[in-house]
Amino acid sequence: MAITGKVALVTGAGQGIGRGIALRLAKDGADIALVDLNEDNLKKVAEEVKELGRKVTTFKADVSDRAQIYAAVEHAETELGGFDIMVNNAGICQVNPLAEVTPEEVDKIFKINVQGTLWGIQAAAAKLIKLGHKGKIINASSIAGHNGFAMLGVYSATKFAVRGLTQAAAAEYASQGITVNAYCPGVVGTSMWEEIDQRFADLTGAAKGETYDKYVNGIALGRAETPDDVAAFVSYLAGPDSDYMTGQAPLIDGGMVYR
Ligand SMILES: NC(=O)C1=CN([C@@H]2O[C@H](COP(=O)(O)OP(=O)(O)OC[C@H]3O[C@@H](n4cnc5c(N)ncnc54)[C@H](O)[C@@H]3O)[C@@H](O)[C@H]2O)C=CC1
Ligand SMILES: CC(=O)C(C)=O
Repeated sequence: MAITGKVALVTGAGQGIGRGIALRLAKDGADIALVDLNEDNLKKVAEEVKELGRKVTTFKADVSDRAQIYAAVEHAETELGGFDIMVNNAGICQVNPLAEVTPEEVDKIFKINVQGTLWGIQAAAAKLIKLGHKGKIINASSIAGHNGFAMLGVYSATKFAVRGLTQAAAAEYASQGITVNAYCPGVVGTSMWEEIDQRFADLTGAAKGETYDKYVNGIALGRAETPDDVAAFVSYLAGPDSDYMTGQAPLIDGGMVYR
């Protein structure tokens, strides 16, 4: 119960990795603010957090809208009585060869994955500085933030950008006792990968499941990653054991990309 009594906000918490992180941080003792676009999913995850005996609140917000993220942080503090940990997890993926990418697609994914992370960093840091105590900001990057992957080029660019923001924010906020780190998962079996696999099938004629299996077969530890695998590392980043770490974006991918 390393973070008992702390308040953690998780974006993209309605499903997948965000849900896994929210439940893990609740098990670690934190009260949780769940943020997502999908209100039905937020309600379901809120029930799961309650069953773990923690306080929980939900807030529907689009992370690409700066005002909505500031409002989400305000809501978390008002409803849960504090604010300590921000997990900027929400993100989308796109699969397209670079030659086919449109300006509209680039605008959309950069608004969510990059601006969404930036607004989350800003809103969390402003709140922590106002409250006058230290805190943790944790961002979702990816193996695609360390390597550019074919057909995932623009997505990769957004996840490289998240690492850049993480490093700059770590340097800017260290003197205020705020650490900023990122997590870089590999192939996690969530809806996002179902969509990636389907899109590869549509574009290349690969059979359904073939692309996912190909990626999973390349994992040294021999299995796909689960949201719990990612959440275990985020638990470390959210807790006191990582107090001397900032500006980092470690890979937690079962052995895919080595740095
Ligand atoms: N699934 C994977 O293999 C990997 C995922 N990641 C990253 O982890 C994060 C979570 O991914 P998954 O759980 O797999 O995705 P997912 O697609 O299963 O879930 C994403 C959640 O974010 C929410 N969301 C999407 N856009 C939003 C917005 N504009 N505002 C608020 N909420 C929004 C969705 O409603 C959904 O609940 C993403 O940033 C993703 O890029 C990184 C590496 C690997
Ligand atoms: C979705 C994602 O980040 C990859 C490359 O698996």
